[in-house]
Amino acid sequence: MLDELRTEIDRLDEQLLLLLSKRMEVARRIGEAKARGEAPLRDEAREAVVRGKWLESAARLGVPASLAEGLLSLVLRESIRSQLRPPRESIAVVGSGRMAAALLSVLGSSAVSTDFFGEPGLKPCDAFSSSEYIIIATRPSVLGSAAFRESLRCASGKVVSDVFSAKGSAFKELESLSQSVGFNYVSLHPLFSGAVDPWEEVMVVVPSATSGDALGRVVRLWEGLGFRVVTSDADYHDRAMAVAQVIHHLYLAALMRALERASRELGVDYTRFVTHSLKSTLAVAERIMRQPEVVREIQSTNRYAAIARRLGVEAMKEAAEELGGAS
Ligand SMILES: O=C(O)C(=O)C[C@]1(C(=O)O)C=C[C@@H](O)C=C1
Repeated sequence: MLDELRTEIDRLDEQLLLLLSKRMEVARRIGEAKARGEAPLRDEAREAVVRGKWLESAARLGVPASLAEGLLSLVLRESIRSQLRPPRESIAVVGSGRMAAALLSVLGSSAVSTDFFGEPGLKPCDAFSSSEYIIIATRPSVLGSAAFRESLRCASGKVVSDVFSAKGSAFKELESLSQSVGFNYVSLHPLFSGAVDPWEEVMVVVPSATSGDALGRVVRLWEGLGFRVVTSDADYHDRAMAVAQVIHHLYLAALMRALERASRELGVDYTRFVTHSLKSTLAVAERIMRQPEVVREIQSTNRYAAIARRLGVEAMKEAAEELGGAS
């Protein structure tokens, strides 16, 4: 009896895998058609339709929704992976921090690395001259460096992006440099750092007065690598990041302090009592607070940061009142 049932399972698994391989082949062909028509790789409206159909059929067939959701997410991720388009452009990534490393890893062999600090294997001007697309993945303070401005001359006629987390004055400065030097400037803000799986990540693309045709090329490049691309003007980006980044970091910084102080005042070692949910919050907080200079830079360069902090503090006070007051 058991043997028969297991034989039946083996037969069904084979059918499942056969159907999966057929589906993957169709996804690959869709990928080729999209590449010919330069259509975006990811189609979230279509994904929503597919998800709806899966959940409907799953409910009808008695398959748990969580299993269907989990399986579909793996299947879609594999579809996207099979449709990826490595960049055709030659790219220079400037910088040696976490962001530069993350970009170099997703760009693979299309990109070379250079920097203004230490002893770069490849000098910035040489890297710029031999590349079509230059991505400045350093801190914004690089704009104050005479060597940086000098080497930007070698970027004339190229496409240049930065990845600064606030656009404000750095964006204006690069926009005006793009006009004087003669390059196409398209700003970026990757909403990630460290190891990335593009499937999960968003690349914000911010056009400038000199973007021209380069805007479409830059959008296609990041879409082709599997990122979700969000296009925004510089000011809207900064207001949105004041909400999404400034308040988030403020609360995490405050949380770390509050835990310290409260455990001192109440005379406990809370670290032995960390709940499952606090554990995941602390993992995020510690990761972010390990880069205090990045946190400070985001708070000081976003011109909407003070408004966001004021609203953040007000909300904290109100929430404390609602929960019974603070004494
Ligand atoms: O329909 C498409 O455009 C596909 O590429 C196929 C598919 C899928 O696997 O169902 C994969 C990726 C898209 O984001 C949407 C759907």
